[in-house]
Amino acid sequence: MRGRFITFEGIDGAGKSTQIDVIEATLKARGLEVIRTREPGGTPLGEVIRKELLSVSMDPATETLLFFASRAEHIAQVIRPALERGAWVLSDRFTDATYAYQVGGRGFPAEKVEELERWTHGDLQPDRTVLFDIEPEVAAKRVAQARNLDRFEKENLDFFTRVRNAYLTRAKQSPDRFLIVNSMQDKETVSDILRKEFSTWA
Ligand SMILES: Nc1ncnc2c1ncn2[C@@H]1O[C@H](COP(=O)(O)OP(=O)(O)OP(=O)(O)O)[C@@H](O)[C@H]1O
Ligand SMILES: Cc1cn([C@H]2C[C@H](O)[C@@H](COP(=O)(O)O)O2)c(=O)[nH]c1=O
Repeated sequence: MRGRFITFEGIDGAGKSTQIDVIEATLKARGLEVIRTREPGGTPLGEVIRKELLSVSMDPATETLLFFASRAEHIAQVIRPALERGAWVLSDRFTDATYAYQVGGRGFPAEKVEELERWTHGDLQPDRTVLFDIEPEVAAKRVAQARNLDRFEKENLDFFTRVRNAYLTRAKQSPDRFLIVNSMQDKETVSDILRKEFSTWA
């Protein structure tokens, strides 16, 4: 039986990595094979592309193409083979991030992203997407306390407000796929919601 493809989205500092740990443990406790991966990255070539994307300033078209180059490799080398052998794939970000950051944040044309999506995905779409929703001011404080900022994390609050709104619009367009979690609640409250959801979701 084909595995399940679950993606995790939200603005920087929303708390995805913290909660993916919880979901991974919940699914493994069900006896499932779980693969944890991320975008950009997830393959040796994707990790090389990630390093450049997070540090080098570039044209929005170049940026979008590099995210899709990393994604094409990720789909071919990791996601499809894992799903075909029945594993569950947890990806920290996927194509919704391109709609949120490049289209919403940078103003890159949505039609061009749709074309790249058709080309690289084929029929592949996430089965479930958890959107960690948070006010940009709160997320920025969390990130600033936790680490040195990368190129995206240095963007201003207006940028992150556009990204957040673009995510919420995507979620409204696919309400069956998205689970929106209020990520301004404390960690344990968010973890409890997700444990409950993923202890039975199939
Ligand atoms: N619910 C929460 N309440 C308070 N702090 C939190 C919460 N969730 C996560 N944090 C803290 O906020 C910081 C960012 O969390 P995390 O790295 O999980 O976010 P992220 O969404 O994966 O970020 P990025 O997308 O930038 O990698 C960490 O220091 C984490 O401990
Ligand atoms: C997949 C994807 C990612 N981004 C941005 C979002 C984040 O700022 C970084 C990745 O860093 P993280 O700490 O692993 O979240 O990349 C993007 O702009 N577009 C995308 O498609």
